[in-house]
Amino acid sequence: MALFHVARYRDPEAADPEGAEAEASGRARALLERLQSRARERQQQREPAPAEAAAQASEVAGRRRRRPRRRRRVNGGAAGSPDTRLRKRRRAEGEDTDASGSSEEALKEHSASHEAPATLDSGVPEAASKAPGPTPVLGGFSRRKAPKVQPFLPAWLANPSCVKKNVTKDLVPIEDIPEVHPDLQKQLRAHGISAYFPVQAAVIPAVLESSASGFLVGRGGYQPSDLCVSAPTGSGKTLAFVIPVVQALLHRVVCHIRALVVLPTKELAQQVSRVFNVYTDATPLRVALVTGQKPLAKEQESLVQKTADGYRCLADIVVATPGRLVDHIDQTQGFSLQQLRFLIVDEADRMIDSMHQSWLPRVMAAAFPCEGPTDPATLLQRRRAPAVTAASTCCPQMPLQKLLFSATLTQNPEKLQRLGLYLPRLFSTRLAHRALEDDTAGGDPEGKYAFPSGLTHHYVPCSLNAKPLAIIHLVLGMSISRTLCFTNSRENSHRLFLLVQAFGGVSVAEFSACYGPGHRRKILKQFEQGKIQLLISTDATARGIDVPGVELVINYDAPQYLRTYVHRVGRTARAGRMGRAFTLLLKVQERRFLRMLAEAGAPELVRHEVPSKLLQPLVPRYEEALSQLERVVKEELKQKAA
Ligand SMILES: Nc1ncnc2c1ncn2[C@@H]1O[C@H](COP(=O)(O)OP(=O)(O)OP(=O)(O)O)[C@@H](O)[C@H]1O
Repeated sequence: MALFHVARYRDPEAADPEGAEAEASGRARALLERLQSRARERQQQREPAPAEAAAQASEVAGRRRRRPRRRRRVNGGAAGSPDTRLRKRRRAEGEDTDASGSSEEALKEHSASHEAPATLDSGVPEAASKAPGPTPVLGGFSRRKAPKVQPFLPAWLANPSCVKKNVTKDLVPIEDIPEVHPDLQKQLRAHGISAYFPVQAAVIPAVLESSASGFLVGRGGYQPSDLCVSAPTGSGKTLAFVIPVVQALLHRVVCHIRALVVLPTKELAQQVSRVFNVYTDATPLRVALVTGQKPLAKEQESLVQKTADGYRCLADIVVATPGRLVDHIDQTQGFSLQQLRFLIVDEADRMIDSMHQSWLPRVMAAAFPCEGPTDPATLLQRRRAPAVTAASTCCPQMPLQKLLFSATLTQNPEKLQRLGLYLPRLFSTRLAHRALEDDTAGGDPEGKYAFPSGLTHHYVPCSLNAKPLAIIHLVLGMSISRTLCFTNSRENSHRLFLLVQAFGGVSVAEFSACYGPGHRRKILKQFEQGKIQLLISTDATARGIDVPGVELVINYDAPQYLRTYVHRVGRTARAGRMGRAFTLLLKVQERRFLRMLAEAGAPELVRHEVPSKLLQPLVPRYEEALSQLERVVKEELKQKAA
């Protein structure tokens, strides 16, 4: 062992170790006392603590002071052992040499960085002996703002194509996009549209460009980029895909399913298929709705027809909900997606969340059934985005392009990855890279999601008991023709509906998944026609539903997530109109909810007090309604039990 002895520490006191040690430990003690008294002075100067706090601080300091001793014993063995003596000597030397310079600096560092003096008390001797630079001290975390972790986004997400978001100012006249077919332009004008909204002006040419060199073949024989579009609610995303898809398919010769639109709810699918019907009306193109609203056999009749030599396709465009779509892939003879050119995923973030239904792998498997080597005699290749080689470009490609749309498109690359996007391109109303820069600079970044500019946000602080009365007061007071009110559960919707109905004075209906599709369709129609003044709904109507006359949205139950808030309030202030959103907040919810919206960069919410003296006159009628509600609920429970 002696051979490998390395003298790491010089021992100048080797001649008289005992005397030197005593001297050094004396110096250390003196230094410790000096530093502690300085720290105490500083603490007193900064904040004269009350007696109780001082007692607590000294207790904590005592505990901390005791800790190193314990550690020493654990690590160092007996106090008088040679090891212990050596350690003491080393410490004494370090303190001695640092006493005049670096320990002072370390102390300054501490006070400059506002660290807790109690920590200083206990940590100084060791800290002072070590470094001339800033000393790491535990504690005081609450005072320092933790730096925000910024996600590292892939280039396509970090640098989106910017889309303007003001649908009243940034309009683009129809004639400014000559790529759109004259017949479609005529149809647009016939439906009162004289200019494109910004998202349409950006996305329509991009989709048309990818289908310009022949509607089946990607430019240069390559697969076109998949497109992701993130734009506020009511900004016209539906027409942004309807117009280019209809135009791309206009000159098809044989009927095959070439466009598939997948949406989360039946109502939404119905709404989108209506828009397709408008723009395919004067064309040979056919649209099929596949949502389960009709029996499977009826839907099959609209999709395929049996012929002498197989099956004939009857639809060019299929608008579907994922569950029913998979049913047809599994059960409908002749239902083929092999000619699919466009896969449109509306409300894409919600559809990504529903990927557990594995609808996308089923669609992709149906669209690309044979993945083996392609037959050179085949006219069109049908392969999943192969590596581009000279050979692969010889044969024209029949690509499948994915188009994703949402007002709250996720920025999470992992989630988007699940969609298997090919060279994706993002169109967004918010500049991701700028927002990140602003964020780090501590400025006012653009929000996580964009809201319609005509929307004002309010909140009503109220108690749990006063919530129904507050709703009645708001609805009666504002006398608005169409108000949409959201709750967090079917039961809440139902009870609130019964209560408001029993109170009277307003035509009210409820909308939830409890009812069949026929009843829900009827309710929505009556609401559109203005026959229903207040529609109480679960989140079943929160996404995508477009009822132009909705002026007011009330969140009876505050939404838990920002995304839910964005979609709920987005049922008003659509297409450049004005609208108001009110959220009833209990005291316990207020802070968290307001912080959630502020962190997301949402516009500031206006506080709207409902003084109890305004509610007082409603109380007698309200109490009557409550007892009526009680009777009805009991009756319903009895019926359920029977
Ligand atoms: N260029 C336009 N000019 C006038 N109105 C338009 C135009 N484009 C769309 N609209 C109307 O704007 C309304 C909202 O459009 P759409 O439903 O497509 O919005 P969205 O962006 O899909 O909203 P959400 O995110 O809530 O689904 C519709 O009533 C539609 O008819």
